[in-house]
Parts: sequence; C-alpha cells; structure tokens
Amino acid sequence: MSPEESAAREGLVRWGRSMFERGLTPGSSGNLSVRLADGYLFTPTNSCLGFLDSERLSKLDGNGKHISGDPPTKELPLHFAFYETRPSARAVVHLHSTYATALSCLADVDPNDAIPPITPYVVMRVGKVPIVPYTRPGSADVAPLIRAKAGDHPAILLGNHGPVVAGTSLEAAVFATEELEETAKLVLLTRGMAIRHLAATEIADLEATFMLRG
Ligand SMILES: O=C(CO)COP(=O)(O)O
Ligand SMILES: [Zn+2]
Repeated sequence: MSPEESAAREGLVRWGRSMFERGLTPGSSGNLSVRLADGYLFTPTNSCLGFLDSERLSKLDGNGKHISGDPPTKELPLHFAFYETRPSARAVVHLHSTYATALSCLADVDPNDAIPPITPYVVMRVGKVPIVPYTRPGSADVAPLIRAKAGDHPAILLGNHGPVVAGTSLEAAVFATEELEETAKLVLLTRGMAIRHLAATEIADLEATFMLRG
C-alpha cells in the first residue's frame, strides 16, 4: 500500500473518532472520503465515525468502482459531485452536526447565503454557504444540485439534512466543517439580536490576505 493511502486511512480513523467524540455527528450518521492518486477511500455505509477500522474502509478505483473493504456510504453521488466539480478537492466531510443541521431546516434562511459573515474565520475557511433543496439520503438526485453550486462553494447545506464540505486535504475539510458548525451555532445563539456583520471592505481584505479556500 502506498504511503499516501496508509496516511489517508489513518487520517480518516483519527478525524472520524475526534468528530464523533465531540458530538459532531450522532450514531452512524455522516460519512468521509479522501481522493488518492489511484482512487478513493470512503467510510463504509452504516459505520459509526467514532469506531472506523482502517482495514475495512471502502476503497474505490478512479472510476468509482468498489474494489476492497466494506460497502461504501450510500452518499457516493454526493461526494463525487464535489470531486467532479472541484479539481482541488482531496477530501469531503458530511456530518449531521446539530447547529448546521438546524439552520438547514429553517424556512426563512437565504438559500444562496445561509451563513452570514459574522467572524473572520467563517469568511476565510468557509465562504458563502448555499442550501440545496431536500433529497432523500443516498439519492442520486442530489448530484446535479451539488454540481450546480460546488464549483463556487466548497461548503453546502443539504436541506433538512446537514452540512457537506470539500477541502484540499482531510484536515482542511474537517477544519472548515467545524468552522461552519461553530458559526451556525453563533448565528442561532444571536438570532433576534442586533448583529454587526463584517463590512464588504473587511471581507475583501480577508480574501486578499488569506487566499485559503480550496
Ligand atoms: O449520513 C448519512 C446519510 O446521509 C449516513 O449514510 P451512510 O451510513 O450510508 O454513510
Ligand atoms: Zn447524512
């Protein structure tokens, strides 16, 4: 096995456990993937992110064919929609984290911009977050909805379901997902309060200084 693949397996187990233990996705919800030079690693369907076994992770070849390990997550169309539209994407994280999922259930949130720019890190790590309409978990119907947005947006909320975020590494995707979750929490905590949003000039300054998002 290549050093790249063993590091990716170890990263999936370590980050999966860390996120599960911090309550970022309950039960067997959520799924993770990493793009390798010769294919993809996915978390198996119905697996708990807290207890992944590196040898049982699902390996797919470059064409998306399952070649080893347990059967992959049913959200393959969701993950591949990101990989197909974002050549820079090396990992995708999908969780059912409480606050981002709560936002995805609200009827009065702007579907093109669900997370207001209230702190610098959400601008730097996440950017504008659209919401795509609800589709059944695992349905291929999500793919065109994601493909229409993912080229411009590494982070998307699935309506009535939860967040999905692509990154240039697994660590980057996890950090962006955590930032999205924390910002969703701040947004909900401050609902109804007078908020000072970052000004357009402040956002432009952050974007010019930290061209970080992938
Ligand atoms: O979050 C999930 C579906 O959206 C979990 O599905 P899997 O167990 O198939 O990965
Ligand atoms: Zn899900």
